[in-house]
Amino acid sequence: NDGSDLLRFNQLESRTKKLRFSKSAIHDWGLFAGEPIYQGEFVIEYIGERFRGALEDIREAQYEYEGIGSSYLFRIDNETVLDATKCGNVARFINHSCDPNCFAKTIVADGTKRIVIYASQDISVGEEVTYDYKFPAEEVKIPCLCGSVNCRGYLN
Ligand SMILES: Nc1ncnc2c1ncn2[C@@H]1O[C@H](CN(CC[C@H](N)C(=O)O)CC2CN(Cc3cccs3)C2)[C@@H](O)[C@H]1O
Repeated sequence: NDGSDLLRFNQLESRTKKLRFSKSAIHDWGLFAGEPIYQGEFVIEYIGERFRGALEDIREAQYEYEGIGSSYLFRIDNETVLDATKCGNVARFINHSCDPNCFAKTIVADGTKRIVIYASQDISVGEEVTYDYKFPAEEVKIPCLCGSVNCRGYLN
């Protein structure tokens, strides 16, 4: 029931790892481990304002117009998008890698879908936290700078 979900969720919240954001070798700012993180551990929740996916293009265009640059939008599913531009946490600084050390998962906590980031391998202090954005293929390509041996070349 919601009660136990909420309790479990709050425990999740309190278990967010020590993370630092700093300049990244991949792109601009990135998120780095401030303490050892072990495979399977909860790292952080991707916090953002929830809005209907249908409005994503409008919001994206609005941010372009306001010169905010590419967005901190995280699409949960085809009807919900999280927007971390104005209210979010440091999860919005996590960069993409084709050889990531974390993965994003949709969970339901207190009745709402949320995005949580888990470690897919041990991560040492100072290592950049990354996950595969799994962006859908698009016409306009974004070159990937992850530098992994198996880099796919593009984010989308
Ligand atoms: N492996 C990669 N290769 C190339 N580019 C990457 C990679 N992985 C993340 N990217 C870029 O990063 C954005 C995802 N960003 C993650 C954090 C970012 N590093 C930041 O400093 O804010 C959030 C968006 C919000 N935007 C604000 C901007 C800051 C500077 C220019 S635009 C960036 C993505 O949409 C990409 O444009």
